[in-house]
Amino acid sequence: MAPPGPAGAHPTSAEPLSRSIFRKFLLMLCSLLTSLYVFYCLAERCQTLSGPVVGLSGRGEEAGAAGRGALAGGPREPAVWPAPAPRKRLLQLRQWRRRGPPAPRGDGDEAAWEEETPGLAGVPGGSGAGSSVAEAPPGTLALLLDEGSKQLPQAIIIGVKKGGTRALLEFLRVHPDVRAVGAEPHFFDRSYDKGLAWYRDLMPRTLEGQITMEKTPSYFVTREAPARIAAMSRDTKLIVVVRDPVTRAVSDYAQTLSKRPDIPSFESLTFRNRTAGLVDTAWSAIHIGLYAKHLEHWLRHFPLGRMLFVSGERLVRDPAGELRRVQDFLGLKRIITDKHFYFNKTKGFPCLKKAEGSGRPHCLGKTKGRPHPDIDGDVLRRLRDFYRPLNRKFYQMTGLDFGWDG
Ligand SMILES: Nc1ncnc2c1ncn2[C@@H]1O[C@H](COP(=O)(O)OS(=O)(=O)O)[C@@H](OP(=O)(O)O)[C@H]1O
Repeated sequence: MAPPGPAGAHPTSAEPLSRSIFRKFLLMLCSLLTSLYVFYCLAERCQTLSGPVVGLSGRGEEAGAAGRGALAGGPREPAVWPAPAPRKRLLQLRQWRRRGPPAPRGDGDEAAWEEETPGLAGVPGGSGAGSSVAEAPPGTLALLLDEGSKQLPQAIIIGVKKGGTRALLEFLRVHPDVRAVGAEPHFFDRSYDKGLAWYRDLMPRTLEGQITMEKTPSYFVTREAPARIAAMSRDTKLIVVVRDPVTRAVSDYAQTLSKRPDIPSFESLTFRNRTAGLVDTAWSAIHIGLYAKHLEHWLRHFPLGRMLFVSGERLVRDPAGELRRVQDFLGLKRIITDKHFYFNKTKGFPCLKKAEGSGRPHCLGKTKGRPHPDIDGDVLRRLRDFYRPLNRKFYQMTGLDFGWDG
């Protein structure tokens, strides 16, 4: 009898049987691989294959995309961007799906900020980072999981108004271990009577190791805020973005002017008596800049080590440098570096090469970095003279020279 040849070369009667076994084997192998893939997705590790997205409204997609694209005009070839950590993506998905309790509206500018980033409107938890459904990661089964929990913030950006607080929060959100509520909660100044459970409910869900944050710049000048935050936790980390109080006052005035063009001139609001050179410290635009005075209240409830002072000027000049300090203060790995920023000439400010959750270049909206009105040079000089001793005191208290007085 001739020896059997190589498979296929000499067909035998047993061949149909082995073919069917082979087919069954292939089928089993496919099922096994599919099951493995499903488990892999459940573990939130599948990032590369696309899958259907269930229960997500198309609104967020378009709005988020539009909101992010508006002022961007980013670099042609943004540098490689690290993908958000899988667990963070899971939280994002969950946020897209679920409507949390509506966060109170912020002050005028922040409300406008929400309008400029319409993604926020449909984003529960106020993420508002322009997250797009089209970019939602796959692993749909993960949507069914219900992980993470809402925590009271461990760190709060407490001020100052017009200091650059939005820029700092938006930059920080790029960090996979930072979860922040997008809108300003105004809990410790306006809604304290609603209770801590209400406040916690505004927060996004976090997993272990992630920091919950919020920003409400008016806290810094709210007399009750230090005691209230200390009552929540004396371990709360407090971040204050400060800016030259004169420029800050003009910025504050520019914001009001943009909403009420009929307000009196900056010059007339600045002085109680211009001839006598009496500055009106009751005018909020001036009052907020009395940093040393406000800081005294905070130091009655928190040690200086619990506070970090960020230079609003350096945040524009060297965002990565300031973000390094902030990440260190928060005990975070230094993930946000200069690779994350580019300078947008049209905007005149640093912008993100890829915003959190969207993957697109992102500049802040038009209410951030708006043109300032021309102010009489003499008034500005007198205001500088007024603030100089207070600034010096602030430098002494913080041990930092912000260089506002030349
Ligand atoms: N990257 C980037 N892009 C745009 N704007 C930036 C940025 N970094 C800091 N700033 C400055 O932020 C100022 C607004 O500060 P806030 O976000 O704290 O304002 S608010 O209190 O929340 O209304 C805003 O003030 P104005 O320039 O006076 O509009 C900016 O100067």
